[in-house]
Amino acid sequence: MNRPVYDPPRTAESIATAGRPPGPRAAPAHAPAAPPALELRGVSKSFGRPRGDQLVLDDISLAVAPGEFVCLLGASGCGKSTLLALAAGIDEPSAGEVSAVGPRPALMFQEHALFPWLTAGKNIELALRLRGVPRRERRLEAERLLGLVRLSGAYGKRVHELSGGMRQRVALARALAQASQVLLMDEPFAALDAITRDLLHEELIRVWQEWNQPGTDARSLSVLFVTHNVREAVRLGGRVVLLTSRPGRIAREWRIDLTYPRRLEDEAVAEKSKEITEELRKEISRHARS
Ligand SMILES: Nc1ncnc2c1ncn2[C@@H]1O[C@H](COP(=O)(O)OP(=O)(O)OP(=O)(O)O)[C@@H](O)[C@H]1O
Repeated sequence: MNRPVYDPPRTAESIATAGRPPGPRAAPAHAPAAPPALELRGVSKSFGRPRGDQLVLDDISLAVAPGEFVCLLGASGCGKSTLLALAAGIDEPSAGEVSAVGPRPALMFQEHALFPWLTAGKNIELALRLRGVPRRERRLEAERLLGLVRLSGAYGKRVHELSGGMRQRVALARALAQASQVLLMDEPFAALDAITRDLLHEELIRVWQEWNQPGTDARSLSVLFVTHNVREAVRLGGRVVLLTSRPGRIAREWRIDLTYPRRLEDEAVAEKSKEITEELRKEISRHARS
């Protein structure tokens, strides 16, 4: 099996082509590689009582470099959400270790999970409060984050007044309010219509690039994005990691050396997607035969 090893980008140039913006955090060629922002080492997870005999994830080793954008791809039920839950520290692995730099990773789901009785702004302020941001700074910071996701003016709007796409923007702003260095995203745009999803892909890449911008004080932001949509993975990721089905193991990974912004209909995106789809199909049919 093609076991992945941690292969961090080594130079500013290779970082740029690996799908992350170059910047002051890009290590010079002679410097040692930065430790991963998120790392899973030999992680396995079983469910089932009393013996835990349903092996869902088997010996996963995956490292996400600071500022890297990694997409995790696999058939339905292969353990993608389970892997995110372990990365988030919501659940414990049955074997192996998980580590992440900085505060606990932020999570964003398909469902926005905003509190409907609070306004957009107050939802974000709640995350700021939990982070210990003083009351007098919260409003300004919530408005700054709403501006970042292009929702200036939505501070006082309640959740039911927002469209699906706007809700996911607020959810993104709230995730960013946690100031985590790792953002875990579980099919965050799967419930949106194609045009809104396309727009939010653009916005997410813009926000991630701005966050990792050279010259800003902010710490790097790494993203681990779960999807079963190959094109979405190729459009967004600097690296795409494919999981096998039952149990989930890392089957293969690809570096996506395409510059941003990318479009779903780009020929290069289509080509890479075709190659990855073939591998995904093989995985699905292998699983169907077993
Ligand atoms: N808490 C749990 N208890 C028992 N089984 C679980 C639990 N969580 C997940 N599973 C099982 O683990 C397997 C993987 O589920 P998971 O949701 O991680 O897959 P997935 O790849 O994210 O699927 P999808 O793409 O459909 O969302 C499934 O068989 C599921 O039933």
